Amino acid sequence: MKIIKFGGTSVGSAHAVKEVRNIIENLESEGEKVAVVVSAQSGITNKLVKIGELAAEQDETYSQIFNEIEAQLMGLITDLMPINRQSQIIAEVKKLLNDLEDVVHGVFLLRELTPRSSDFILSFGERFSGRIVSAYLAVNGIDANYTDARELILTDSSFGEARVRFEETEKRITKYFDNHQKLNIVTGFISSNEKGQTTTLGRGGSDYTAAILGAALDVEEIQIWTDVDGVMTADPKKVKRAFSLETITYMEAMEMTHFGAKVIYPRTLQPAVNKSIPLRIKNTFNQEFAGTMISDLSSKSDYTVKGITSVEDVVLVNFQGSGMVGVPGIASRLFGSLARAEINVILITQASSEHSITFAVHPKDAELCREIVENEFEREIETGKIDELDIEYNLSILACIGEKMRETPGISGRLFSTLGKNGINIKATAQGSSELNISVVIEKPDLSKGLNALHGAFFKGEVHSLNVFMIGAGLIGKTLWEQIKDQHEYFINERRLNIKLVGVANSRKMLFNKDGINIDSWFDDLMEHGEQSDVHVFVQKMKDMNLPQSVFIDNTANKIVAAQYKKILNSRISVVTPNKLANSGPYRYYRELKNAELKNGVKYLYETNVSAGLPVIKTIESLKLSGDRVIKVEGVLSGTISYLFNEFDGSKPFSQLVKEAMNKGYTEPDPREDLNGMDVARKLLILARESGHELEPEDIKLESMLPESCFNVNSVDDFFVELEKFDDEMLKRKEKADEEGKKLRYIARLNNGEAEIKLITVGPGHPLFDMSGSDNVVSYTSTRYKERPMVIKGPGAGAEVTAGGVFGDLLLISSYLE
Ligand SMILES: NC(=O)c1ccc[n+]([C@@H]2O[C@H](COP(=O)([O-])OP(=O)(O)OC[C@H]3O[C@@H](n4cnc5c(N)ncnc54)[C@H](O)[C@@H]3O)[C@@H](O)[C@H]2O)c1
Ligand SMILES: N[C@@H](CCO)C(=O)O
Ligand code: NA
Repeated sequence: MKIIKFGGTSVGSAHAVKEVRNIIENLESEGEKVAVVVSAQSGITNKLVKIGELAAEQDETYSQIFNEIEAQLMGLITDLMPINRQSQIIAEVKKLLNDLEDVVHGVFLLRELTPRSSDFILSFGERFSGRIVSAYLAVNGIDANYTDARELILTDSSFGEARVRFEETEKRITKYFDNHQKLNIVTGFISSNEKGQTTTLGRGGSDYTAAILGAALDVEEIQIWTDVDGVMTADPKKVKRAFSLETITYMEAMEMTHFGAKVIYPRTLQPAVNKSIPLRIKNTFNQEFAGTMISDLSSKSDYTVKGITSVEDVVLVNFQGSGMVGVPGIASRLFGSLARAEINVILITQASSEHSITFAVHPKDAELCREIVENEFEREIETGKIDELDIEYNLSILACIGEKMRETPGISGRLFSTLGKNGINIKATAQGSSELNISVVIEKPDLSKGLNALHGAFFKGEVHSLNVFMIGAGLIGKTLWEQIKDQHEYFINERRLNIKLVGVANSRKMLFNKDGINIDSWFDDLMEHGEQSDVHVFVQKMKDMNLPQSVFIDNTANKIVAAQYKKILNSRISVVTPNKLANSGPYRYYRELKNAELKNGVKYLYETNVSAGLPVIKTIESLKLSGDRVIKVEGVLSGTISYLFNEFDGSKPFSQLVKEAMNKGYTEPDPREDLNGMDVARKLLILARESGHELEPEDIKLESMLPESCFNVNSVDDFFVELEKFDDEMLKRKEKADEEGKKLRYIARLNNGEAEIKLITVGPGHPLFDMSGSDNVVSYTSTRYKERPMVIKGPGAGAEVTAGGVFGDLLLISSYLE
């Protein structure tokens, strides 16, 4: 036999009641014997509560609510039953309504609502429901027997939340079911005391009824039919990726419900737990869903952490003082006084130094708590042995729940590192010795971020998101998203990673969407729907959105954007950038960014600052880490200038090649930055700093390839006018080099901390002689690579190789955050 219990929404509409019938019919057709427990129609119990309260205040508006109940029930009956079959059930319900009206009228006259009359008033909800469901089943060929649970469940007289007298109750139930072999439709929630007066079972009472019946009849399963897909890994309103669990143990279910998952009430499980009867949570409105099975078995293949739950509002109370160390009885006095004041303590921790006890309570109890404790320890506070209470507000609790955590090492490590990498500060932690629950107290604004980050960390099979913010939507920005788009499906399927664009800006517009901007149409969406762009607003918005696994990409060549990195890193958001300006300004800012990276546990990656995607920065990093030291750096660091000399054969003027380089996407947004040597100077400065030299921009000795006149102009167009005047001179230089069998190279060199950039000629056999396209060459001489340097060579500019490098940095961050 199975007990099937239907909640308020499952009997709340004609559509729902029809589903109930299908469910019963399906089970019976499979040969199952069932008994049904019903709750009151959704909304009815609240209205009954209201009626009682109003009547007790002699407020006549109670009759309006009475009429609403009548209308709701009559509406349900007419929707449900054929006209010619309605009269009997309408008569039954009207009779109940009359009885209800009599009691309420009594309350009105007496101006008093006793717990006993309150229970009696509430009992009508389940009685209406049981009558209507039985009548509907009867007209649809299911011969059902309406059972008033007051005949079965016997309690004491604690009205409102009566205690069950189990022995007598069980006898009653077994006897009743022996004598009533038909399908029994039992009213949930209600019971009676030894005088036959109506009592109720408290919150979650109908589940309790089901569990009591199940235990007495020793059924094989109890099904709780509700309107959600069972027990989920987290609250789906807070964690989009939450999903339904197939199985969960009783202990886990109790712990989860304790922390706010409202599918079931822990107390109600007890009779089922005692007899090891499995419970299954099913969805009336999604019958395909197999349900969450709650039992004492946890399957081998199951998750270690079953759920991530939270308590949204708590305050943390810190009770401390030098006078408590080694003094017994302090904790007992503290918690004793709180218990007497009925203050519920949600979490407690005490460090082994015994210098302080920290505990969490509900914010509504904070002030009372202060009063009680300061009163209890008045003497100790006066003499300075105990400090005044320190209460911290606006906090939340995050908890990971799972029985298997006990046997699995590293769970708390992952919990703490996940929160740490997402910049979430932990105020207090508590782990029950059962190791069923690890709880941490964090600041409330971080709650959603923390829930999502932990969910991603513990449910690995689930797709997790990398939330990308990007300023700069030009050549590199667009190419990057073309590349991400091409790999998107692969990442989702193979790496369970969803790279989302959650904020984007160019110099005109900016657009945000925490669920992700469409990656096919993001640029058009930005231009069509974006608001006016503002770098400072953008940075603040990123901070306010406070998303887990966030990365900021700067694809501009802009100084103001570069100046924001420190603030961004301090907001615990990682930064990826091809923009060189932050690392090539004052040394102090470069250092500050490195410090901010370390301090905040985030990443600051800029491989594409030098030689686009070529691994020149990574290489210095790994040489240093392994104990090597870079002594000398030499190379060609400008893709643009490299292209100019590689392509310059005299057939086209030099200035025309500069335009070609621009069109090929090799130059800076302003090509003068390449030709005046500044771009190379910045790169050399960055390589010098990475190798350990504290150089400033003015320490770079820069020999320009072109005369000053080219740069004393106001626009790129004027620059080209001046540049053309220099075409002949460039040709002459080239021909002279040709005569000597040599090639022109604009080289950058760092030697013994001295940095210089100049135009030279090199002959065959020189490492910089053989080059083509936008090639860069970087050679490192180090204590280990002393005889022959390590050389890195390849395309050092261009949209694909640069965007690819940015993408690579982004993925490094993603695996770091995992
Ligand atoms: N092209 C390459 O081969 C290469 C190689 C390595 C590094 N880089 C670097 O990549 C970066 C981007 O280069 P690009 O070729 O894509 O440039 P681009 O001119 O095509 O794009 C720049 C983008 O930045 C935006 N922008 C500029 N100032 C802004 C501001 N204040 N606020 C918001 N948006 C702003 C522009 O609107 C544009 O969308 C530069 O820093 C460049 O040095 C480029
Ligand atoms: N404009 C740069 C792009 C790479 O930073 C170059 O030509 O090398
Ligand atoms: Na690089």
